[in-house]
Amino acid sequence: MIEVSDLSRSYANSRAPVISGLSFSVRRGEILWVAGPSGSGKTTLLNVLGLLSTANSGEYRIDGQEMLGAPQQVRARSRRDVVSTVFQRGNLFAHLSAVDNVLVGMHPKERSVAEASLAAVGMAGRERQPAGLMSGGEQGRVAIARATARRTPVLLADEPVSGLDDANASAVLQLLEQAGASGVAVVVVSHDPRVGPIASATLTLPARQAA
Ligand SMILES: Nc1ncnc2c1ncn2[C@@H]1O[C@H](COP(=O)(O)OP(=O)(O)OP(=O)(O)O)[C@@H](O)[C@H]1O
Repeated sequence: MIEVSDLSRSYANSRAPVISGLSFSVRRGEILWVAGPSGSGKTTLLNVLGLLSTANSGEYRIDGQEMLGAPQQVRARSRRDVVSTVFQRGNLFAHLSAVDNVLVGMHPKERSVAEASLAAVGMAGRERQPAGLMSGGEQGRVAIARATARRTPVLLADEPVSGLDDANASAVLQLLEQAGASGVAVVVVSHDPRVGPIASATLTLPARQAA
């Protein structure tokens, strides 16, 4: 589903690339754990995979289609239909209800889809509660419901268990595992070793050399 070949990304203010010569692939049903120390480029890679930024060189194909040089409208369509991201710390709107958070970026008519997605993460009955009044683990579940509601074939997660206790982390990891089992290609970026047991493969980014 995802094929990355010789990918490099540098920022304008630094000569040394943040990620350099990366190659890997993730099939449907697989969970790739991207590990590495702080500053090694995990979020940078996730932003490229999520089509939020691009790379300087290399190839990135989703389902056979090259993305790096693709026209803006192709990237925008894939961002909407193909790739979903669970952002670090959930990125929920605190004042919006759980269901309205899930509906961000969806058609309001899809409310029943959003509710089903919340039920699937164990949040049935909590749809109307503002996200800001939920625990970290509950917010993590709503974030996963939001990312999985559109049923995209690629799911990316940025530090989904950071700051969660073991019980909540294991609930969130189980949901990611279920997404994988349903045939989604999952990439989890995390420095947290608790991700290890659900991963089908691990990519460890090297510590960055001083620029
Ligand atoms: N927009 C940017 N402009 C310039 N440099 C950036 C930008 N974003 C990240 N960097 C630099 O790229 C390097 C990698 O950052 P990145 O956030 O990808 O690492 P990370 O592995 O996700 O780190 P952490 O685990 O601490 O979140 C860092 O040195 C950072 O300062």
